[in-house]
Amino acid sequence: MDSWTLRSIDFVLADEYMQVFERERITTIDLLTLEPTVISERCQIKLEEVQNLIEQLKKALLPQRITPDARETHFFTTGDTEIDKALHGGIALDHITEISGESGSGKSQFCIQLCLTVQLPKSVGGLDRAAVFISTESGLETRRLFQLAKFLSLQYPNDDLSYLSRHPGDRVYTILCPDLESQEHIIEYQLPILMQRVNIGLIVLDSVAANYRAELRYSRNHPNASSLGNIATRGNQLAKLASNLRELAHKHNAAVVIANQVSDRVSRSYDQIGLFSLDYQSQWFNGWDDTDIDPKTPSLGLVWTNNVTTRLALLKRPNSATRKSLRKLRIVYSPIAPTSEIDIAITLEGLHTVSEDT
Ligand SMILES: Nc1ncnc2c1ncn2[C@@H]1O[C@H](COP(=O)(O)OP(=O)(O)OP(=O)(O)O)[C@@H](O)[C@H]1O
Repeated sequence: MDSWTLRSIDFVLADEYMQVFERERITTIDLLTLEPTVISERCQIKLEEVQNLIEQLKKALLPQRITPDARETHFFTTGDTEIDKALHGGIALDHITEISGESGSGKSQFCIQLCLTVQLPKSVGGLDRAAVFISTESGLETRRLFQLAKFLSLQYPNDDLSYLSRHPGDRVYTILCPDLESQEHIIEYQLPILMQRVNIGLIVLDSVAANYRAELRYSRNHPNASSLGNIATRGNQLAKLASNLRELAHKHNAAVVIANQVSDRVSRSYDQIGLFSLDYQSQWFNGWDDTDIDPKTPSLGLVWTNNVTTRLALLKRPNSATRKSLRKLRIVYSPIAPTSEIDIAITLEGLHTVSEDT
């Protein structure tokens, strides 16, 4: 019996079985692939016991599947009832929620607002927990944090939220990651320690694409080797980043909200690219389709898309030259909320819904 495999999955095998399996050279793979009757005969162990053991081993080896279930998911408010309703309750805990949108669409504004709403008391939909704001470009806009806190506390006149308007930053931990190396180190080693010590309900990463874009550039000298190698390296790094964040979110029942930049989407005729091409199919998970006037595509591609639980898109409204604050918030995909679109605005008071005819 290869005890190394068992140790690595934390499976304790009784000594009497271990000795027999070692003597008969039965490995973990044998247990999983041979007929139980063969093992029973060879080791002189009752068939029932062998079957029982195989079942336990399979259970220990199979990855635990975490399927989001709306009934078991907990949320905290975004600060706007209509947005909460569209999201089936607000920002989901134990999920990775991505907010994609072009520059100036309001991703950071949304993230700052969530750093405050997570601190609200449970009676008004908050979690009464802290937030960590990891930025890869400019740091957290503290002036805006104070401004939004003031308006947020006025929204709940029956609750005494004066502490929030006076000290909104006390429970927001800010970390700046200017390059990929520091980002990986912080998320893998420092963030888990912080989360053990402080009751963090929200991890914000603003924005995810910046460091990957800067780090893995296309090389003119070796275009093919470099670009293929880069794609593979980036895929691995993104999967690792998402896995680390997912693990933290699950362990601490916290929400992860990630801002993602977008690039222009080149529209091509579907007669040429075909209905089964990624270009065509990606309309359903990117957030922009060809009916949009200025279609975009979120950065970091399919590997990243597969790691995001809920994708939201913030769209600047093309006809809003007079009202620059107007946006559309699109729920692109989510396991718990249907696809939808709501009219919102970003004003001095923050991000909130507006009526359609505004
Ligand atoms: N104090 C404020 N009052 C009203 N609107 C504001 C205020 N501060 C920011 N905004 C709005 O938010 C927009 C900027 O949003 P934000 O910085 O979140 O964009 P972003 O999507 O994060 O962009 P980038 O990708 O460049 O970081 C501004 O264009 C403005 O419309």
